[in-house]
Amino acid sequence: MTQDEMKKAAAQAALEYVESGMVVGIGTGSTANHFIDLLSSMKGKIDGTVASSIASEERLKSHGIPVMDLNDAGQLSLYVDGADESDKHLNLIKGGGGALTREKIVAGASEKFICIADDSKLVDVMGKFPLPVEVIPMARSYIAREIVKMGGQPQLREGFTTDNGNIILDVHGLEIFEPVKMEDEFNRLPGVVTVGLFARRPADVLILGATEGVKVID
Ligand SMILES: O=C(CO)[C@H](O)[C@H](O)COP(=O)(O)O
Repeated sequence: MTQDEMKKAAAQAALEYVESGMVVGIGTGSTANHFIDLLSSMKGKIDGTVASSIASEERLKSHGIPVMDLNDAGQLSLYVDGADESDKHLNLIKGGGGALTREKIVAGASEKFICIADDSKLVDVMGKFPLPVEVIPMARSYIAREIVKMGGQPQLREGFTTDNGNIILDVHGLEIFEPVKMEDEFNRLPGVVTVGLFARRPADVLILGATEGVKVID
């Protein structure tokens, strides 16, 4: 099985959590794209979706799947999204696709967060994947200096602007032993919009595609 086939298998397994009449929060990235493609077979049964990025919104619409504004949707039953890394407690690093802020908002507004990934994303200690931080452009240098003081090596994601008009600093060299504490430390810095650590709102269920089949951790 290729990595992409494992992602698709995880996305297929997540479909089982979708029930009639639900409004479903939709993540961003290649695994979430598989989920969107598979969800099109159920588009008549769900009440709609809320997208976490412009790219996902466009893909949903291309399938004729209705997309709603989060402000009109109220609390969502379900959020389905990928991740860049997960530990065994389902704390996540997200934002490889740069959609971390809207992803964190939609995850926060959802009762259940199903994370879908291939099994290479499950790690003992997070941080090998550079931690994305969305930053207001005028705060770039200040935040970069603060990150160095915290022991990280920030790198500007060149040529990339988020859907919210901000920049991303990818932070290398971290070993994340206390994810909640680190999420709070980043959130305290004025100019940080969102850090891609999902520890205050981890996933509720992790579905991993693997060569030996699909594994579910909850
Ligand atoms: O956080 C994300 C986007 O901001 C994605 O969920 C994450 O980057 C995983 O992507 P993929 O499913 O392509 O491996």
